[in-house]
Amino acid sequence: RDTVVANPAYSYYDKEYLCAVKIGTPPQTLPLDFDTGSADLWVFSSETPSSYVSTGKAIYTPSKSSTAKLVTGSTWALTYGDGSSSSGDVYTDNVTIGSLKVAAQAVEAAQKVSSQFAADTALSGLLGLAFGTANQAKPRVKTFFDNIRPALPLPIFTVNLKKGAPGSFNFGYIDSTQYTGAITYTPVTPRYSLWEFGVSGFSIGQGAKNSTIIDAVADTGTSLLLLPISIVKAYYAQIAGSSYSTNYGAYVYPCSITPPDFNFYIGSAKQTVPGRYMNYGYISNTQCYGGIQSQGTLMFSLFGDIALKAQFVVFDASVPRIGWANK
Ligand SMILES: CNCc1nccn1C
Repeated sequence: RDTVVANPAYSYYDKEYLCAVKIGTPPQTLPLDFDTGSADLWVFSSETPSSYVSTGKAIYTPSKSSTAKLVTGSTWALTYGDGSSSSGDVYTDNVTIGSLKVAAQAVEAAQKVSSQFAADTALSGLLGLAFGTANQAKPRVKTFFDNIRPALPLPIFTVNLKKGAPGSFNFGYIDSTQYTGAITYTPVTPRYSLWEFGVSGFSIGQGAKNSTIIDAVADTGTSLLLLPISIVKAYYAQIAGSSYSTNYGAYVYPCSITPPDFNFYIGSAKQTVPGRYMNYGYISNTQCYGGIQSQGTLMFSLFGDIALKAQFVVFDASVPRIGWANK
């Protein structure tokens, strides 16, 4: 069991959360975006064209690791929901998170990255925590969690992200000091190999509960809370002066206003995302980018960091199930 600090990158608005991961011998430390919405551990590397590697970015150089082994013939290619992408070849090497070490973990080295990743000066790659069946390497490889799971006291990890401050990913145990009240569990349906669960309803601010089922995915690698357009419109209808900006393709609101809380229900348990968490950044002196946006044509809602940072979440592979607690 162990814990690892999750540092918010672009901390004003918590675009992503990065954790230090040690790869190779001697260890090369890279800040990776722990992503429950994907299942590949991929890194900027000595094989990534330097024009795509921002100054000072930590990369993985397999030739400097005495335990690195190329997996001959294996390749990988990823395209994420926002259109970003990366691809490359595969090594195995020692990977350590905190005190948890996997020898011969598959490390997917990037030979190509899209502009979004090249422009991200904070991260050196991703560590996927979705189910292994979502891995995109050919032949498929196991996630870090798949590999470490047998060594853990419990087949779980917990996520305690925070607004503008370091939080933590814990592996194998529940730290009861990280939440208040009860943890309410609900089953996960891994039909897309994702942490997909049902929300039994929602309410806005002090409003009444609307018992409409929301089909949701818990995704630490997505910054926002993406919901059905009908719910998004009902939410911004509560904020005077808010509007849909065609310029940004997003709902914006007057920064002078604190938006209403967004509450979602797990069974009958009310989980709250405080309105003060909804500011995803200033787009002018007066207008702010809303943390709640439309899921568009996605077949499920995405409970990204805007929602996750308000909660303590247990990702339990034993059933599988997911547990939520306020904090
Ligand atoms: C798939 N979950 C995270 C994500 N969405 C867009 C990009 N990334 C890394």
